[in-house]
Amino acid sequence: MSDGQRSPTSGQIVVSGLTKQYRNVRAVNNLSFTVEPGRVTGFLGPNGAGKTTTLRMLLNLVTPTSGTATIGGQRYADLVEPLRHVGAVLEASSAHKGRTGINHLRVLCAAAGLPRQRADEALALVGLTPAAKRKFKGYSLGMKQRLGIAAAMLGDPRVLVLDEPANGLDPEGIRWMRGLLKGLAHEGRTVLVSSHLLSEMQLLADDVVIIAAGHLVRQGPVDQVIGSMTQGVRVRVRTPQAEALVAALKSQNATVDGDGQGALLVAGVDAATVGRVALGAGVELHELTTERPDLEGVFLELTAGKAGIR
Ligand SMILES: Nc1ncnc2c1ncn2[C@@H]1O[C@H](COP(=O)(O)OP(=O)(O)OP(=O)(O)O)[C@@H](O)[C@H]1O
Repeated sequence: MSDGQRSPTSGQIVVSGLTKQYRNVRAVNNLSFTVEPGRVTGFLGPNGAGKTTTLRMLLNLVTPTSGTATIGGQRYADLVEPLRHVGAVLEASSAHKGRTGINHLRVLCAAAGLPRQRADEALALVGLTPAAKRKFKGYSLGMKQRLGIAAAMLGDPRVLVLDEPANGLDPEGIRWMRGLLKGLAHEGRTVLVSSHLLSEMQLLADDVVIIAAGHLVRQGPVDQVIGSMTQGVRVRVRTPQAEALVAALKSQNATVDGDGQGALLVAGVDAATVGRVALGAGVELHELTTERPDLEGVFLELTAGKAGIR
C-alpha cells in the first residue's frame, strides 16, 4: 500500500478544546494537545484523569460534548477505511474463545476488506507465529495483548493508539513492547500510548502529555518536562570534609541532608555553586552530580491534589 493511496498522509493528532460532560462528571475539560508522527507520546494521568475518555473520543467511540479531535486533519468518523489509518488497542484483546489466533485475524481482515496475508504478517510482527494455531482461550494475558496489537496493525496504519498496553505483561513482554513501539515510531508512525507505568514511560516515550482531572497539566519532550521541574533538583556531593562543606553551604542558604550512604544532598543551589563554595572553603570533592527528579516525581508533583476519584 503506497502513501499516496491513503490520505491523510500526516499522522499528526490534534486535540482541541475537547470536553466530555457526563451527568455528574466533567471527564475531560477543554483539553488541547498535539501528538507528532515519528515519536512515541506517553499519555499520563492519575486514575480517573480522563485518558480513556479522551482516547475513545479520538476514535469516535464517545461523542464529545464540545471540541474536536483529528487525525491528519480529519475526524476519525470521516476517515475512509479507518483501519488503514489508525490502529487501536483499547483493552486486552477479546476474541471467540474457540478460534485460533490466526483465524481471529483472518476474520478481521475479511471484515475490513484487507488482504488475507496481512493476518500472517501482523502475527509475525508481534512474535505470535508459533502460537498461530493455538486457540484464543489458551492464550496468556500477554499473548492476548500481543494479539490485540496484531489486530491493530492489520491495516498497516500510520497512527497507533494504545490504552495501557503493558497491563499483564511480564518484564520481558514489556521490553518487547518497548522495542516494537519505538520501532514503529522510528518508521514514521504516530504512537500514542497511555500508561500508569511512569518508569516505563521514561524509557519508552519521546514526548509526554500529562493530564489530571480532565485538564492538561503539561505537554512536551520527556527530558524537557523533567528538566523544567526545579523542585526536587538536588546536587549529590561526596567529600572527606563534610562538616566544613556543610557549614560553608549553609552560609549560602543551601539545604543539606545526608543520603544515608555517606554522600550529601544539597538543595537550593546548583552544582557550580557547590563547586565554587567547596573551592573557597578549601574542601576536597570526590563527587559532584546534579540529580533531577524522574518522571514519577514530576508526575506526582504536577498532579498533586488533582488526583482522586471524581
Ligand atoms: N460512561 C461514563 N459515564 C459516567 N462517567 C464516566 C463514564 N466514563 C468515564 N466516566 C468518568 O469520567 C472520569 C474519567 O474517566 P476515564 O476512564 O476517562 O479516566 P482514566 O484516566 O482513563 O482513568 P483510569 O486510569 O482509572 O482508567 C471518571 O471520573 C469516570 O468515573
